[in-house]
Amino acid sequence: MRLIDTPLPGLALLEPTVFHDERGSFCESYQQSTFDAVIGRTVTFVQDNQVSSVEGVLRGLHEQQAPRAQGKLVRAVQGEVFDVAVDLRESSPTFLQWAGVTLSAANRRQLWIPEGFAHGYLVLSAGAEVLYKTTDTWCPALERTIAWNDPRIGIRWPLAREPILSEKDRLALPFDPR
Ligand SMILES: Cc1cn([C@H]2C[C@H](O)[C@@H](COP(=O)(O)OP(=O)(O)O[C@H]3O[C@@H](C)C(=O)[C@@H](O)[C@H]3O)O2)c(=O)[nH]c1=O
Repeated sequence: MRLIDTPLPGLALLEPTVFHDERGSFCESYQQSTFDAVIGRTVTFVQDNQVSSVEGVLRGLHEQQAPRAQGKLVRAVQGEVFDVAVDLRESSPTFLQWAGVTLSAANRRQLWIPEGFAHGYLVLSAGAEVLYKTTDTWCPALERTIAWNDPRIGIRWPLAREPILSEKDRLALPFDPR
């Protein structure tokens, strides 16, 4: 497992070791002690989500707030997505900055998004299957949705056309720190 740093402290891109042979390939997509050692802290995941989307779907930006903040370990097992994390930690030197990475079935990369970040992704391929682990279970009452196109955050989404959004995401307002 290789760690690729990102410009946002705590946000980490991970690349598992893949073994190829005549049958195909094998990798440990998650191994607790390796993961903890690579990111430098102990993390307990309690939920796995599997999400299918068609091309052009944009989900986010979503954050589950304290005291039920969620860390997320995100990967694509089919297709390709542009995955984005936004730093919402008010004391952070990179507060409101964003980072975007390509996660795909082909590159097998995973994005570790710690608690305190908003998350979203855009499907770039004909369809995509995204899996992610979370450190807390879903709590809709603590979910914060931020407009994907908030000008203050300024995410440069690689959009070919208007994205396909849920109603919740279409109605989302820009970030308000209050
Ligand atoms: C997030 C979630 C949703 N649901 C249900 C609620 C709803 O009926 C259906 C779809 O929910 P949503 O529209 O919120 O799904 P989606 O827009 O894909 O929400 C997700 O977006 C990405 C970007 C994240 O980071 C996630 O944390 C999550 O917020 O699934 C669960 O049962 N458990 C969950 O953990």
